[in-house]
Amino acid sequence: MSPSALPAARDRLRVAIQKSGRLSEPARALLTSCGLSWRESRDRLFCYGESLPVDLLLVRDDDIPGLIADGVCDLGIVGRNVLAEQLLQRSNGGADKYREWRALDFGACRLDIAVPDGWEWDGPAQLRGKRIATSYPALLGAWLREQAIEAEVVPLSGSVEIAPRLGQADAICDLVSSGATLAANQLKPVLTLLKSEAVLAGPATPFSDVREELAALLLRRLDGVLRLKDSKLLLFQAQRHTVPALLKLLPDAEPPTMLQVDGGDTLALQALCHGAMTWQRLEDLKHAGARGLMVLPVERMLA
Ligand SMILES: Nc1ncnc2c1ncn2[C@@H]1O[C@H](COP(=O)(O)OP(=O)(O)OP(=O)(O)O)[C@@H](O)[C@H]1O
Ligand SMILES: O=P(O)(O)OC[C@H]1O[C@H](OP(=O)(O)OP(=O)(O)O)[C@H](O)[C@@H]1O
Ligand SMILES: [Mg+2]
Repeated sequence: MSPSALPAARDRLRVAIQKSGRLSEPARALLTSCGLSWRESRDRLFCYGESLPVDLLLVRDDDIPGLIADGVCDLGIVGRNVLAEQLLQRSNGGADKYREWRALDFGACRLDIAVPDGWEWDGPAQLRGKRIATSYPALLGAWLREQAIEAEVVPLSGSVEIAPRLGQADAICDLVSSGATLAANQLKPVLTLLKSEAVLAGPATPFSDVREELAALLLRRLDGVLRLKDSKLLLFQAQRHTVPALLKLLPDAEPPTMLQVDGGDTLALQALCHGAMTWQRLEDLKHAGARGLMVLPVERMLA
């Protein structure tokens, strides 16, 4: 590689997120909960990082993998569906330039094959010789090859679900979340090619400057935030002999801290629980001997 082809060293990290769409608000909120703030510039394309040297680039989601591949930005928040499709489109035998760094637990959807309601589905072989409309031609093409099914891929950039009704295709391969769009078009999902959610994408190789430390800091904070999602601190007291049964009711809890109360048989327990702490669970714990149950929100955690 000639020196001029090396990505320029930078002392700030650039993170691309969707400008407007399904992922833009949750992506911003997630980065904010990692302690990032920017000089506000909602309508423009660039937000200057104030609390840390981490800037935001607001773009179309489809552009994010390419911006990372070209070194224009360092990290990006994008659907796994977009990342995987473009990884396949870009792969030409060489090493991938970017990869998924973290799954972010929002923007869940599936890339499904769907067929007309009237079809009696009896397996993938039924797609042989059929026309399948999709905005994910690389993912669909790779799956068809894997299955050794010859079918025609009809690439469309949107409104894929209407293609069978218009006679453009026999089946489709598109994103599904509630399934309402499929139902409205008399289609039914029969296969899932990819389970998707928003992901943090970053380069496949480490940065060679201060961005490496900035990215590591961001990842540590992100992991702390993701780990605490839905987590609560549970406080209660219990008699020592009831503790094993109580812990069985808390399979999602970290090993609890236990303190003896008044030198007697009563223990005060505190446990970080990662699942939802519903009223039903509290009632079950009470029934098993827990007293003075309290559920507290956890804002930050640094392991
Ligand atoms: N029901 C859904 N349909 C489509 N995408 C969904 C759904 N639920 C979650 N997503 C995720 O949200 C991402 C962004 O969806 P959106 O519809 O905002 O994209 P877009 O129209 O391509 O936006 P842009 O204008 O940035 O190109 C998808 O790539 C996918 O990962
Ligand atoms: O299973 P559902 O909850 O119905 O969601 C699935 C639909 O949502 C997306 O379209 P979107 O609404 O983003 O429209 P567009 O892709 O045509 O912009 C996707 O392309 C599907 O059409
Ligand atoms: Mg898009």
